[in-house]
Amino acid sequence: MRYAQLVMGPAGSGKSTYCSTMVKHAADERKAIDVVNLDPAAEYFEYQPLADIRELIHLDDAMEDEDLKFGPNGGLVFCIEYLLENPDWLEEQLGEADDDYILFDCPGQIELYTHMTAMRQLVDLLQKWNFRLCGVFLVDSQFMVDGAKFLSGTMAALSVMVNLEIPHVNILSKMDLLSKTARNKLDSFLDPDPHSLLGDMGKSSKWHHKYQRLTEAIGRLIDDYSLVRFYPLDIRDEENVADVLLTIDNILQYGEDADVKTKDFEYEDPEESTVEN
Ligand SMILES: Nc1nc2c(ncn2[C@@H]2O[C@H](COP(=O)(O)OP(=O)(O)OP(=O)(O)O)[C@@H](O)[C@H]2O)c(=O)[nH]1
Ligand SMILES: [Mg+2]
Repeated sequence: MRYAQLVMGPAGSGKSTYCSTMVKHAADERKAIDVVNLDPAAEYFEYQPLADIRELIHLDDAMEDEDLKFGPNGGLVFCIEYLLENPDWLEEQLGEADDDYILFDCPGQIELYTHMTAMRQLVDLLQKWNFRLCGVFLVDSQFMVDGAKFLSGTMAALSVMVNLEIPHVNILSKMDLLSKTARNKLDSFLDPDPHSLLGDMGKSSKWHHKYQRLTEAIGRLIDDYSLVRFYPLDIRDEENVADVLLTIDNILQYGEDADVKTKDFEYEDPEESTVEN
């Protein structure tokens, strides 16, 4: 068995930063987590990827091609489809070591997860290769501090969950950027009563007038069935980072029946391993 998080979320929601944060945190505990970059347009990230889709195909390849002539969005979808048509490349890059733990840093194009089949196909492939998966959906907490936005973010998360059908965790990223007032308001949506967001939907808004009962019904549905839950994440807070990782590890049952990987670190530092020997 191998373990993986599919790290998803809208553009700029903090996916790549999340990946490097988790890698660093795990390394501090002498655990090995690797990242695979699946964003063909990525320009910058802090981690050293185990594999990088840009070595197979770059967004520019799709956009500059005389026949394809894609724009950035269509080009990105093309790249992901190209990856899926060449699964041997990814399979080889991933190797076949047991108990590996890999984060897939996905592109920030939300329709890839909400209604297109590409991510679903990737899920099937990874499962075939013996990966146990958890979807991790990041939403920038700054876009969740009013009722309407919270509802909209929640529906996006729900849509991903329904489309991928894998265990799933939603994360509110960039909590360090929220003011105290904004943070309190967000807390009131999260716990214990998501209904408070309905009170925040702006009684005077047009939407509220027309669709008040719909909004209430959606709010109740989400609440009654505990459909969508968000975990706030402040990456400066080690304990918070540890909690989020532990939550996901539990979902993956990582550490229970896995031989937690530490040996890569011993190879990395020959001096230390001679000391140990
Ligand atoms: N303050 C703060 N900034 C963050 C955090 N996470 C990400 N950022 C910043 O937000 C911007 C986008 O972060 P990325 O990690 O590149 O986001 P992404 O989701 O990978 O973006 P795309 O790959 O372009 O979709 C960068 O400027 C980051 O430095 C965070 O937790 N706190
Ligand atoms: Mg990124």
